Amino acid sequence: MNIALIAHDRKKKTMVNLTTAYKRILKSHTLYATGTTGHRIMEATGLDVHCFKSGPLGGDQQIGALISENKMDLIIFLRDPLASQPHEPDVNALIRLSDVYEVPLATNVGTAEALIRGLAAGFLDFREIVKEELDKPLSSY
Ligand SMILES: O=C(CO)COP(=O)(O)O
Repeated sequence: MNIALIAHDRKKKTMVNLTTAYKRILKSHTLYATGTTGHRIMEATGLDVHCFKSGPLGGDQQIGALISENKMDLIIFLRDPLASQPHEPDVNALIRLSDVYEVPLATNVGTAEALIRGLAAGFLDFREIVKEELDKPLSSY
């Protein structure tokens, strides 16, 4: 599965703790992240992470583009609900696209933990069915 990991600045430590705790599960998946988050995770865990640009410089949009191609299976986006972001429209667009493509999305560590455990238990296998549906040509709807 392809997993996107994103954390705003005040949530980066939480992301590092989460990915450290679940390293054993995460290492058998393909990991993507916005720039700073990805580098922090790699540094702390040794996991292999494909890093896009930093969020404010377009990283959220790069991940959004993969969601729109239905190439993301799980998004962990630890947002900071107490700080406004200069790239708020990009943040909202990414979350909206996750709903368009029915991609499980966690915006806090409680949900993130449940989703990662669910992933390990096979609860995200429905993604394969959704992928087949969405790959159908528009004319078949
Ligand atoms: O701003 C972000 C997501 O909106 C995160 O970007 P960084 O991982 O580059 O800090």
